[in-house]
Amino acid sequence: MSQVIRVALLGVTGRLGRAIGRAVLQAPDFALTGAVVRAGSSSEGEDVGEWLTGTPCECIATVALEEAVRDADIVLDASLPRMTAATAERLAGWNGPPLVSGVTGFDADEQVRLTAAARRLPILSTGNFSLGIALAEALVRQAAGRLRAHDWDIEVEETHHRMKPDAPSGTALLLGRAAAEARGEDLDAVATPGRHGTTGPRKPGTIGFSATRGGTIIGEHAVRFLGDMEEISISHRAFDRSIFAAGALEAARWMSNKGEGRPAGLYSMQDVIAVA
Ligand SMILES: NC(=O)C1=CN([C@@H]2O[C@H](COP(=O)(O)OP(=O)(O)OC[C@H]3O[C@@H](n4cnc5c(N)ncnc54)[C@H](OP(=O)(O)O)[C@@H]3O)[C@@H](O)[C@H]2O)C=CC1
Ligand SMILES: O=C(O)C1=N[C@H](C(=O)O)C[C@H](O)C1
Repeated sequence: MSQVIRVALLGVTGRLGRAIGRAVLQAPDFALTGAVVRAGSSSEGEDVGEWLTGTPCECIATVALEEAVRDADIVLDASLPRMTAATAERLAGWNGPPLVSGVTGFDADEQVRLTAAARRLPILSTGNFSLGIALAEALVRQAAGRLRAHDWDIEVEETHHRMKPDAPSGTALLLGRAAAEARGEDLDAVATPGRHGTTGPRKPGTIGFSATRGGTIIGEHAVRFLGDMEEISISHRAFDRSIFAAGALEAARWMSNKGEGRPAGLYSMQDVIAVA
């Protein structure tokens, strides 16, 4: 790997991809050397710098993954789940560059494929690149581990813009999983995904999720610990997508490990903040 981290970006035309693309172009220790767009995209063949910042960067958008990653040290992924799973498999098959993915909403099959690819490829996958959320996750783990499980009910709430396709958000799931693991539970066994109708009293030990969609809200999360006559809430609000982009670059720096790289495996933002 070179001193400058050379990035191939997937999903560069999307909301997160545009934010990451601009951050890569502005960071002195990064260079954008590849960008993948969907087959038939009107952006194919365009200089990505030109339409992201108004300044050409000689990175031409392509539909060909192999071409986009040819000179890359890291692949940054802001696409959608099917693209992520397929890309991870192809990169693992080529012994290609590590993958840093912020994509959420994987179904069980896509998650299995991503995990299998990580046996051969270093993959950092996170529902949220924000360093603030990484800290919130650690705080949730600590709180859930210390509070007696059946005295404190846990509810995870999230709000996002009207275009978000998946619910609960990837962040809500990672926060819920942190709480469940701290209690020695498997999230799938204790999660209550939503309530409607005559649901009866709350089942002790469950972790509830609720999602609101509307407007242009970038991302709000709260983990509420509801006890008898008291409440603790750990919450986070994203005011701009640039925070995700900044965290994505931090994750890429960690993955690059000063050019040494990391062994194959599945990493998270907890690995990144452990040394930040
Ligand atoms: N980890 C984090 O911090 C964050 C994660 N996210 C997650 O990132 C993902 C993207 O979110 P967002 O940017 O809002 O979504 P968008 O729909 O705005 O962007 C998705 C991007 O993926 C591209 N894409 C989708 N399918 C393919 C394909 N088969 N081949 C090539 N390109 C493809 C789209 O291309 P086209 O424009 O042509 O459709 C677009 O560029 C979501 O999973 C979201 O939850 C979002 C914000 C922060
Ligand atoms: O789709 C989004 O916009 C976001 N998705 C991520 C998630 O699913 O948690 C992160 C962020 O909240 C924005």
